[in-house]
Amino acid sequence: MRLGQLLTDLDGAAAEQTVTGFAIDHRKIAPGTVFGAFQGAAFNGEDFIDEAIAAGAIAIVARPEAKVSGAVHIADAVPRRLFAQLAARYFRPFPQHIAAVTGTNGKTSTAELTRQLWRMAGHHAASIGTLGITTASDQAKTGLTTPDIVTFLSNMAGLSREGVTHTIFEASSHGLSQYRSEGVPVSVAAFTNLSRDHLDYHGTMEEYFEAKMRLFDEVVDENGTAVIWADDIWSDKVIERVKKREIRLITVGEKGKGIQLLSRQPTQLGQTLELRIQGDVTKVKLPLIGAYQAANVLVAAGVVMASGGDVEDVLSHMARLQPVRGRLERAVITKSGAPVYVDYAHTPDGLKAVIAALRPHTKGKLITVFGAGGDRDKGKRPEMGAIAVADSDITIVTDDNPRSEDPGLIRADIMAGAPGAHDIGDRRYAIAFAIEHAEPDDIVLIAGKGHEQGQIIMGRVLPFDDVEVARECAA
Ligand SMILES: CC(=O)N[C@H]1[C@@H](OP(=O)(O)OP(=O)(O)OC[C@H]2O[C@@H](n3ccc(=O)[nH]c3=O)[C@H](O)[C@@H]2O)O[C@H](CO)[C@@H](O)[C@@H]1O[C@H](C)C(=O)N[C@@H](C)C(=O)N[C@H](CCC(=O)O)C(=O)O
Ligand SMILES: Nc1ncnc2c1ncn2[C@@H]1O[C@H](COP(=O)(O)OP(=O)(O)OP(=O)(O)O)[C@@H](O)[C@H]1O
Ligand SMILES: N[C@H](CCC[C@H](N)C(=O)O)C(=O)O
Ligand SMILES: [Mg+2]
Repeated sequence: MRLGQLLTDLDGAAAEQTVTGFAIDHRKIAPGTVFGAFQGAAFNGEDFIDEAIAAGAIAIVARPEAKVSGAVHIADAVPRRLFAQLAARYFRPFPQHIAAVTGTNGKTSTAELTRQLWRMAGHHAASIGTLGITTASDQAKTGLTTPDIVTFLSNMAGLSREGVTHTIFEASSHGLSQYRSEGVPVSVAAFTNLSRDHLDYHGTMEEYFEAKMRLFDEVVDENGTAVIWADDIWSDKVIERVKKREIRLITVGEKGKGIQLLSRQPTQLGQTLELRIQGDVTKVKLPLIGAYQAANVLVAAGVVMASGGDVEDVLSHMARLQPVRGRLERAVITKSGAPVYVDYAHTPDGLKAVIAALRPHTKGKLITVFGAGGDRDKGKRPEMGAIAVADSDITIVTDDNPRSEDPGLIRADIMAGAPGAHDIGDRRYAIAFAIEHAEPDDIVLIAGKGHEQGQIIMGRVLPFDDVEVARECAA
């Protein structure tokens, strides 16, 4: 592709240059690259423009006030957005059906469940999110929930070349506010819920909400569909926004009009859902426990229906869904007979929801092990502590990715809201303690890390897998 094909108002020799790629990191530039120089949280990308040009960048997408000499300056007040639009023209084609899911909790689960439902319907499907880039045969890590724009677009195009026709991605609030997932045609946008998280980055709940709303205001296509979980306290506000944009709307949940949840009956290994869809009432036996897993399944079903899925098929496929890695995953049963669950709950709302999901299955005591990440929202710590001690019988506060912070101080922030909890920093000892104290009718919950494979301490990642450690401690 010539630069003149990307920028139609360009002429002369500059227009004839061949574009060989796009980069947002100056260390990834080869001759012919278009470089996006953005102001970030840690660096100002504009500081690397000269080095980028020296390395062969032929055009720089940056603010009008940035200094560019020796390459074409593609100026825009919102350079991340323009960069995404240009890069999308370079990387396409993309899968025909692209959906996005946002919300504080449930994005990964909903994305995975959607991928499974599409696959059961015979489609070549993929998901992009916290677990990485997942297809039926492969999983590749990206390190972020919403990868950077170049990784995002190049992988979308790569999936399309592999024959993937249906893709769902997780739109995190960071990703949305940094235009990390733009440029692809998004035909379905879904919302799960909103509760406290990432206030270190967004400041207030209102700003956090606004960041998420970009998905519905700008990212989803004009003739696309919004699938909204109707029972969250923020749902009505989201629905209002969707109506203003006049895109198609499917609501799901007890208040849902597209898929209405009439009742939910827990069974030993799952739950029976009674649903009303298009006027018909049906029962579905779901092989997953907990109200929130049912919620995520219904949002996933809404996404599949919005992308043309057959209702009867969706309903029958629901009964064959597999659990999502690290989400209410049963790791082991202790020698005394107590099941040990690993879950990725890392927000106050998530912790409350996972304990509520396990409570109906607990005849004895519920023992909760959890912590909170360093260099992330501090306000959630005492809130999580308070929920854990109020809703479980034994609480153990431990470390979860302290990053650059003093782990003892993070635990002290949690303990301030958790009187009576045990404070055991070493996560392995904390898990061992919980398993040792579990009696036959008890349940152990290890929350916060889910699928994660490491403990991040001062820039180093020490191997750590909650499921594996639980199995070792129970052996
Ligand atoms: C706060 C945040 O979101 N940071 C992400 C963001 O950084 P940024 O745009 O602020 O970039 P920066 O590091 O300040 O650098 C500015 C620019 O200079 C460039 N640069 C920088 C250094 C250099 O030597 N050369 C160079 O060209 C950078 O590529 C960047 O374009 O963009 C970077 C590149 O895409 C990400 O690596 C980085 O993720 C950091 C590591 C991170 O921890 N992010 C977390 C908080 C995150 O994004 N989480 C969300 C939400 C998770 C959830 O679902 O709850 C996620 O989507 O994963
Ligand atoms: N619909 C829901 N409502 C409340 N809590 C939920 C819901 N779905 C999941 N959770 C809780 O949140 C945890 C994380 O779920 P999941 O990974 O699906 O969310 P996520 O939005 O992708 O999270 P992240 O923002 O870290 O990517 C689960 O392990 C569970 O404890
Ligand atoms: N165990 C994790 C969960 C974090 C979830 C992640 N999505 C984020 O907040 O960035 C931690 O706090 O490190
Ligand atoms: Mg996720």
